[in-house]
Amino acid sequence: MTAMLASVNSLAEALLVEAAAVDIIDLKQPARGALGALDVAEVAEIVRRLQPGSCVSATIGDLPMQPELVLPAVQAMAATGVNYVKIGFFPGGDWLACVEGLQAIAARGVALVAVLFADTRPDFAMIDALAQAGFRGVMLDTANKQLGSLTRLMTLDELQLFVDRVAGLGLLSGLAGSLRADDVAGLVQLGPDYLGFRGALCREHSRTAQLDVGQIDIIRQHWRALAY
Ligand SMILES: O=C[C@H](O)COP(=O)(O)O
Repeated sequence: MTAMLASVNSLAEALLVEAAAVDIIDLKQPARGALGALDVAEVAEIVRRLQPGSCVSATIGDLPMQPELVLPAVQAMAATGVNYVKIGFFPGGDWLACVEGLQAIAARGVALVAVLFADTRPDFAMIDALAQAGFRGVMLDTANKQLGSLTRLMTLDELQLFVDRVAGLGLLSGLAGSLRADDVAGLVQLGPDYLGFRGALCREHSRTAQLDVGQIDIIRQHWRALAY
């Protein structure tokens, strides 16, 4: 069954989504960008305060694809004890050098998730290289939140190709990008490992606003409806 990921920006929000039994607690500061990072010390504190069995991911921020920036950021975030470190593959920079460097980190047991951005029209051939480098997962998100949701930028057929390619390589697949409750049914049918949300869970669907637990329930209801 497809899991639910919720992005949260503080200990208080992390505890809220943990209490709401969200499957993956994703630590991120949306005010700092699409994959804005929380400070490493704050992430470490949140990990300490959550239940040991909680599944936690964290982003390293909207960094340019330069190994001298990306690799230390990944190592620092991994040291906090999160289960997954998410790395945004933004246009430009040196992707190859970053992936080569990240391969060594993955080989040391750090679970890496690559985030590709639908609005930058990523080449899905990249997924093979990520698998070879030892990434644990690949997800699609959107970088420019003004351009609309993932489901407006890509067709369900394109998303199915993505999910199948990632799954075919034995990696976790995730879909996110201004998703709303109405997207759940169509996307769950594609069989991704998880769907990720931030804006839809916030007051007035503003991703930098406060989390609203009632919105989590609304998303969950759409999931539950699929079981009948
Ligand atoms: O990883 C999931 C993202 O935080 C999704 O954020 P969004 O729903 O505001 O695009």
